Amino acid sequence: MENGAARTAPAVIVAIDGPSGTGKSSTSKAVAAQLRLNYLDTGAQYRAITWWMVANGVDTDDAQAVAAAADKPEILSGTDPENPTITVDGVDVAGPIRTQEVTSKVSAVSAVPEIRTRITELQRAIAAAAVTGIVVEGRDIGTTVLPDADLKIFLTAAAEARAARRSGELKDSDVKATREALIKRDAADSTRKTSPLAKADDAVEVDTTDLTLPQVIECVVTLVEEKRAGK
Ligand SMILES: Nc1ncnc2c1ncn2[C@@H]1O[C@H](COP(=O)(O)OP(=O)(O)OP(=O)(O)O)[C@@H](O)[C@H]1O
Ligand SMILES: Nc1ccn([C@@H]2O[C@H](COP(=O)(O)O)[C@@H](O)[C@H]2O)c(=O)n1
Repeated sequence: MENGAARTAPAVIVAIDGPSGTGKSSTSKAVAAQLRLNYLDTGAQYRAITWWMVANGVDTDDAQAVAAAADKPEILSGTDPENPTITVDGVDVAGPIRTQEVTSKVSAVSAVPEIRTRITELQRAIAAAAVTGIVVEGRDIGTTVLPDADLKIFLTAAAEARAARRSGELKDSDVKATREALIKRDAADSTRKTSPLAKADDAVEVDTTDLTLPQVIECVVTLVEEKRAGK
């Protein structure tokens, strides 16, 4: 090595996509923390812009009105996997973006092309600035946002397993209603014209139905390490 310079691992970009409740956030955060990478929750960005639309009286079913407002809010994502943050115009919205109201409206807002253009630009800038690398999770990361990612993972799980996981998180929710809501959101996200939820051709599919979260994390860490080792 010249001039005694320390050898550092090259930045690695990992894209993790999949339907709702497959374990993208839990897995991505843990993998990023373990490998000392940054972490970006792109669903939180779409939720944040949806929250702003609702807070500012924009009809989220009116695509033209949503498009006209797409550039207005300033959305900032903190990418420390131990403490991911999301603010809109300086306001911490980590809690408000998880309400039922935002969850029920986010698919309509995220289907608007002007919204996707805006948020995709933010995502690419964040990934480009990640010196050691980043795990980016969402729906279209491997297909559209970062098509040159070093590793692409597509997580899946049976709807029953996903609903049971989510019902465990939500007070007063029954599994059947949760399952129906998940399926409805996935259908909307998969059938929109612009950048739908889809597995990239070169993504590794991991079915998490019968795996514990630690098993999924271990599987993805191994895939990243193999990729780094050039296997
Ligand atoms: N393999 C697993 N086994 C059991 N529970 C899991 C597993 N993976 C994730 N979970 C749990 O399922 C719930 C949903 O996980 P998570 O939020 O990571 O999914 P997601 O794919 O990011 O969902 P969304 O796209 O809706 O944000 C969480 O409570 C998480 O702890
Ligand atoms: N790359 C992405 C990520 C998310 N979305 C939209 O946001 C919604 C919320 O995502 P969560 O991961 O927080 O559940 C999701 O249902 C999509 O409508 C997206 O379009 N692209």
